[in-house]
Amino acid sequence: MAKLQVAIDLLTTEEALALAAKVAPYVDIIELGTPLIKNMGSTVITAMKAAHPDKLVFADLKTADAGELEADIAFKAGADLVTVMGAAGNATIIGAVKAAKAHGKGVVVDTIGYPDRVKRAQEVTALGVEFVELHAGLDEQWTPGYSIQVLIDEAARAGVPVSIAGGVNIDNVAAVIKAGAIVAVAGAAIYGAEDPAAAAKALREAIDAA
Ligand SMILES: O=C(CO)[C@H](O)[C@H](O)COP(=O)(O)O
Repeated sequence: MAKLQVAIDLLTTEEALALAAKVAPYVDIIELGTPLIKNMGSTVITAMKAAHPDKLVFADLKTADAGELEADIAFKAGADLVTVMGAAGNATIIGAVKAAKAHGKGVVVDTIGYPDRVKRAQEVTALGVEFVELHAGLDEQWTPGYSIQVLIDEAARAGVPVSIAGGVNIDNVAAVIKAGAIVAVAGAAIYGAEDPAAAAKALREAIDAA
C-alpha cells in the first residue's frame, strides 16, 4: 500500500506538533521540512518522534556533504529517514547509508535541481538508499509553466522505488500513485488547507482507492 507523507514546512516545533496531531491518523510519514530543522535544530526531530513513536519521522536535511555525520546527528535525535541531495557525490550518499545501517534506519535521496532525475534515481538506488524523491522544489513549482506531470511521467519509467514531491494535491494524487510512486508527499496541500485533517483524510482515501 502506498504511503502518505505530510511535509511540514512550518517554522516552529509548536506549530509542527500541532499540525502533526491533527493529521497523524491519516499519514504514514511525518516530514520535518528543511526550514523547520534549520530554525529549530535537531530538537524538533526528538520532539516529533516522542509525540508520534508509531510514525516514520523524516528529517529533510537535504545533506550535500558530510553524509555520515549529518545523518548520524538526525538518527540519534530520533529520525527514521533522512534526505541527502542527489547532486551530492556518491561518497556523501554512501556515508549517510552507513549511518543509516548503524541505526537500522534509512536514507532518501532528493533529486531537486538534478538535470536527469530518473538516471540519478537508478544510480543511487544501487548505493542502498531506501527510495528516491522525484522532487520539484518550491522555487521550481513557482516557475511559470511548472506541471507535476513531469514527475509523474518520470515515476512511470524510473523502475526503482520513488516518491513524488512538488505540488501533490487531491487533484493529482491518484495519478502520482498510479504512476508507481510508493510515497506521495504533500506539503502545502495539507498545512495550507483550511482544515488540514480533512485534507489529509481526503488524500489518504484517494491513495487507498488508486
Ligand atoms: O521539500 C520541500 C521543498 O523543498 C517540500 O516539503 C516538498 O516540496 C513538499 O511540499 P509541497 O507539497 O508544498 O510541494
